Amino acid sequence: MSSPIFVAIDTPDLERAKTIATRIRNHVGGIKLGLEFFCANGRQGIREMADLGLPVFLDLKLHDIPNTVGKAVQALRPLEPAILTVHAAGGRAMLEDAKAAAPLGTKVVAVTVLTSLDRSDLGAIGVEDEPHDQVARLTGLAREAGLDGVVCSGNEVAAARASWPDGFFVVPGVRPADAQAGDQKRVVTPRAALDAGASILVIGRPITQAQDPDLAARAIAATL
Ligand SMILES: O=C(O)c1cc(=O)[nH]c(=O)n1[C@@H]1O[C@H](COP(=O)(O)O)[C@@H](O)[C@H]1O
Repeated sequence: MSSPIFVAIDTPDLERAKTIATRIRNHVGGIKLGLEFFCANGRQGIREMADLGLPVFLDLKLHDIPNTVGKAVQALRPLEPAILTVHAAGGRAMLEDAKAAAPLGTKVVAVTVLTSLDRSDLGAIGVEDEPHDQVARLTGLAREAGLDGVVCSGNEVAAARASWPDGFFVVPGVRPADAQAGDQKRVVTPRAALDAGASILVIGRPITQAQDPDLAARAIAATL
């Protein structure tokens, strides 16, 4: 089985991104390219990264009115990413239009509650629930809208998986026991996330900022 680790290559520098991807390629299941990379390098940059041969998770977290998101996904179609993200908070019609516009082979997954938010952050935007309850609500919405799965933290993935056994669960905010959390607030170890039901783990800085990214990826893979 291929590795569940997708490395978040968050850099605007295409050459650096290629160097990291090339070094880690034998010990990870894929690469995740997000807003930082895409805003700097666009679709051509994604194509060049895809040419390295690893599955590409395109994490643009689209969140707008249904027509705009549907058209944006249509514009991304030629890239045929393995995975594409939208925000569940965009609502059911937006989720449906995103899925309808995506290539058949692309898993469209909805971000529920960002792993950088805790209960007090949710309160500040008018959500009085615990992250756990909000994740459960948005997971149900994503499922009803016909998406392939959701993004949530390792704290919520067991409940989300129990409610949607054949869903696809992406878990970021993953940290080996000795690593810095940084701006992440709902953090678990790679092993715990996988045991709780994650389909894939998104891991960025613990690998990309390591002196030897390949060694860091192998060390994490050894714990799984
Ligand atoms: O959709 C994501 O991938 C995502 C959702 C979320 O709730 N939290 C989150 O951290 N991410 C992404 O996962 C990666 C985490 O990176 P590190 O914190 O460096 O491991 C970043 O690229 C984030 O954009």
